[in-house]
Amino acid sequence: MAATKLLAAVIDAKTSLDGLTDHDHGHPQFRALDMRDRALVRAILTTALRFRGTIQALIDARLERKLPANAHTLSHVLHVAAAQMLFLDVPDSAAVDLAVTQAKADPRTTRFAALVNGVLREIARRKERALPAALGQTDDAPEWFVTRLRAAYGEAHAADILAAHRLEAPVDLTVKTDAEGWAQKLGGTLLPTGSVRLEKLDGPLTALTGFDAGEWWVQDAAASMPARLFGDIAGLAVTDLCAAPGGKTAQLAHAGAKVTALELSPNRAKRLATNLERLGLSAAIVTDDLFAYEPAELFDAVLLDAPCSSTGTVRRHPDVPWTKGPQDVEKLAGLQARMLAHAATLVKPGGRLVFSNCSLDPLEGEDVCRDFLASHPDMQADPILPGEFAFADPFLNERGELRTTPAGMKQATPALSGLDGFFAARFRKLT
Ligand SMILES: C[S@@+](CC[C@H](N)C(=O)[O-])C[C@H]1O[C@@H](n2cnc3c(N)ncnc32)[C@H](O)[C@@H]1O
Repeated sequence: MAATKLLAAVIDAKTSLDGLTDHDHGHPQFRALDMRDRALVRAILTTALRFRGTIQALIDARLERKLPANAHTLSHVLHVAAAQMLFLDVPDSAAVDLAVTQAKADPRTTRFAALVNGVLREIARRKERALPAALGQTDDAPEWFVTRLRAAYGEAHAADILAAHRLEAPVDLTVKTDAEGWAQKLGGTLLPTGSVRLEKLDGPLTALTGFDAGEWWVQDAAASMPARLFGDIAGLAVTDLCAAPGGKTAQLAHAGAKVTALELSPNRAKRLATNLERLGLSAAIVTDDLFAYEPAELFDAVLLDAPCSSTGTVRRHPDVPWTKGPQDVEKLAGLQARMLAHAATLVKPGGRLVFSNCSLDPLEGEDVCRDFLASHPDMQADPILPGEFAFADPFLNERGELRTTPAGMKQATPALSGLDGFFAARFRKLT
């Protein structure tokens, strides 16, 4: 029941899955569940969204006529049941029975109860042959998203990115010291970027060795790169303008900088403070809008890790392509341009500015930087040079910008491979 309601909220109302499944502020039907059922509902939803195209193809194949366009609830009931039968360890009969009961209980779907039963039983009966075929025929992504990926990366790279989106992302940790030792202690893999990668968690993250002692924090390997592009920042005055939850603030503080972390949202600023406290790291936290922020002195280094469409994080957030659209990409690119222009005013002459975000769309990355340079004669590109940082080398474009996609960083197995899509560029203010 809850899974169908939440899927409707994601698909029809474009609400983010993280918000809906927040333990304190999430959807009331989600919060009414016990912890085990919450975990199951989240697993059903991430699966239903990750494989939405495949599931739709299998449903369509069992229907004589397409469902009416307004049959939203019926469609969600079918998707939730099919996700369980096809990808999760739920007995087919249990998933079908529950879907039929649900269809009967809702006046919008009650007359389709027999159809639900028939379609789902057929999907179950044929799944061994039909599932691989359907996986091969669909992209499991909405058309707008596939079109933009192909335009930006070409057919082959876009296909690799879409294939990576079908896998759950591993958990990456940034460790303070002795990455090799921590990889061994936690049964993880040491990545070429220096992060420690755990294929998956068997229990709560907070129960892992080193959590309470603040020895590491969760941060995707790609997300760990932008803050390192300043080089040696020990003793420098650095500001992190969009700071929470604080993965990059923690890196800057750990590197010995005097950090001012700015964050608009008071709740997120609190989370940032809690995270830094656990890690035993310190930064001056300012809760303010960066457009209103007027520091007493300019900074040696400014990091702008701007809000974005988050299309680089689809492996972790499979709702993103279904809740966002091209209009969001455009709107956010405009916001980033304004933020970057403001960030530049906070840099000392001779100081550095790094702009980053986790979008795969060039409109929010490469294009923002091109326009910024064209309209800011006091700022120049400060290309990341090959060999300057070993971790960045495989991901540099011809302008010395960092561009990662989930298709990158191939490791021993697909489950251990990939990284978030990220963009980062470095600038210097002329003296
Ligand atoms: C992509 S997240 C930053 C992630 C963070 N840098 C990290 O590594 O953990 C963007 C953050 O910017 C904050 N933000 C959005 N608009 C802002 C503004 N105008 N001024 C300051 N912070 C803002 C959001 O609340 C959000 O926490």
